[in-house]
Amino acid sequence: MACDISMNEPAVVAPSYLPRNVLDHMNPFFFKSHHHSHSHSHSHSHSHSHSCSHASGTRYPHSQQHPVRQQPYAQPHHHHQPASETNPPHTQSNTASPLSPPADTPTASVSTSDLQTPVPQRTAVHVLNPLSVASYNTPPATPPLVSVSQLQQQTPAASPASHSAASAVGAETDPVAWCTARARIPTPDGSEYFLHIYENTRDKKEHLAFVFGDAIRSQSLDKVQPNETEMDRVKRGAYVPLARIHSECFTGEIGHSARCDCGEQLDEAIRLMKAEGSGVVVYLRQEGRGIGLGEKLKAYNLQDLGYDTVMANLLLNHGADERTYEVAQAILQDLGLNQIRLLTNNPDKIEQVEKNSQIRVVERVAMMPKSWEAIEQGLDMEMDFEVKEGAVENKIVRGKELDRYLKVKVERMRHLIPVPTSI
Ligand SMILES: Nc1nc2c(ncn2[C@@H]2O[C@H](COP(=O)(O)OP(=O)(O)OP(=O)(O)O)[C@@H](O)[C@H]2O)c(=O)[nH]1
Repeated sequence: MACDISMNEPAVVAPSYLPRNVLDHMNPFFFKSHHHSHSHSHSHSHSHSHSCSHASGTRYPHSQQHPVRQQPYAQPHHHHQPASETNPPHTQSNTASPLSPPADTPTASVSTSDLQTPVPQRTAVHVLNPLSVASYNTPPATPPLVSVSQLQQQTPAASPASHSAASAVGAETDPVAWCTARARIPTPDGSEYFLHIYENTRDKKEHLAFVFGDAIRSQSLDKVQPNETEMDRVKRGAYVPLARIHSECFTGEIGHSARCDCGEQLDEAIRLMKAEGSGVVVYLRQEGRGIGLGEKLKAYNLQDLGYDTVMANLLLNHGADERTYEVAQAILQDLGLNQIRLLTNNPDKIEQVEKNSQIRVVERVAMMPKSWEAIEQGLDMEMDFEVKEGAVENKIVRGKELDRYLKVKVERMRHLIPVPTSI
């Protein structure tokens, strides 16, 4: 991927009718493979007002299309296995065929009891215009399902992929279905729905689902496939939501403290999710990295004596970081989010969120401190630094105390923030 710095480049503004998942993917790392993203380091850095050109030649200014630099999840510890290693489909070569089920589905992860849950024969479909009800309630006619053995007899030349997919599950077992593409269908009354194409292990028909609204998502469609690129995902309409797991910081968020960038981070996460039109901030009441506000104030006093944030906690007989992430896992799972793009610089947070759960951090989205971003870009914070549209309170923190706090995070807590050489 080649990037150039052309400040006067005319902005490519995404048409407003594009669904969110497409807007999401119109970012500078458009063609990045998800598999690849797990093995990169985090050194990539651009100005938010630059534009990048990609393999397609299409240019997407960062500030217009995706207001955050996205950095691959750098693997800090050789003993830790990222999602790509613990989850075999990430590491396998891409053998998926359009006719075969997703690599890790369906038999292993879908319980037969789930599939046996009775489903109403016909669900009422709510649409605003009664004229269109008829067509929505009358899906394309499909012949009765045939058994796999019948199917194989009828189609001896069926592809090996479909044959093995069918025989792997077998005619007698419950069928499993997976979505291969989702697309927005506008209708004459101005409403729209999302048409989903399904393949399955029982027959070779392309069955359909008419899905109304954004709330219902296909798990198989959104699941990251081995070696796929962002473009592959755009084409089939897949999406991975942006998430931030934020720890409470009264001083930084309410108290205007310049000791940390917690308030700035919360505002930036909210801004990005507003810009993207989707996302979730899980706000954990783990003040002071879990030690509480009172103890954090004592830690501040020790920091004023010269101890860093880690040492100050230890001197107070606390752990350097006492936070846990099981509740965040439970909240994410309640929200139906098993795959997320996590806004964080903290590799420990990624490990904790994935630990003993189905949640996978598909991508780490970096949070660059604004003051360091300005330094890296050679900008004067007062004069040149652009406060991005949609910022909650324009909170930008800077100063020597913040620099020291951030450096300790990098040097002692493995945070993945590029430190400007001048700091
Ligand atoms: N004990 C202690 N906690 C602090 C201090 N400054 C901020 N915090 C707390 O640190 C927590 C935020 O953690 P950070 O290390 O800044 O960031 P992180 O959440 O680990 O990582 P990111 O996802 O990259 O933001 C909040 O709970 C703050 O209240 C401090 O000086 N001492």
